[in-house]
Amino acid sequence: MKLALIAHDHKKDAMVALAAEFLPFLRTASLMATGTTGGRLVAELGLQVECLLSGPLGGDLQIGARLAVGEVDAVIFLRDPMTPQPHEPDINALVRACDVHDVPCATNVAGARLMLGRWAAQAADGIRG
Ligand SMILES: O=C(CO)COP(=O)(O)O
Repeated sequence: MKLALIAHDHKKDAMVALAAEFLPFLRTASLMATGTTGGRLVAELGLQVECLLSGPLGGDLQIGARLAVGEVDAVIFLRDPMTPQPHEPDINALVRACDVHDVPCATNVAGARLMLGRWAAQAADGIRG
C-alpha cells in the first residue's frame, strides 16, 4: 500500500495521533508526505516516510504528479477548512487528481479512520492466513 499523508498546520497534531493509532499497519506501508507533515511523523513516531517539499512550496503538486502515474494508492489529506491557504490551487489540483484517477482520498479524521481501519483489518487477516 502506497500512502500519501498530508496535514495543514492546525491538523498536524491530529495526523500524528491518527498515525499513532494505526502505527503497526503504517509500518508495513510505503509512505510519502509533504515536508513538515512527514518530518513530524518521522520525529515523533519513527515512521519511515519519503518527505517531499512542504505544501506551500509544491509538495501537494509533487504528490499529485506521483499519483497521476500510479505511484499513490490512497491519500489522507487533513485539510484545515477554517484557514485560507496561499497554495489553494495546488490543494485543489491534488484533490482533483484523486478524482480523475479514482484514488481514495480522506480529507478528515473520520474518513481516514474508515480507510485505515479497513486496510489494517485486511492486512491482519492476511497475516493470520
Ligand atoms: O500545506 C500543506 C498541504 O497543502 C502541508 O504541507 P506541510 O506538510 O509541509 O506543512
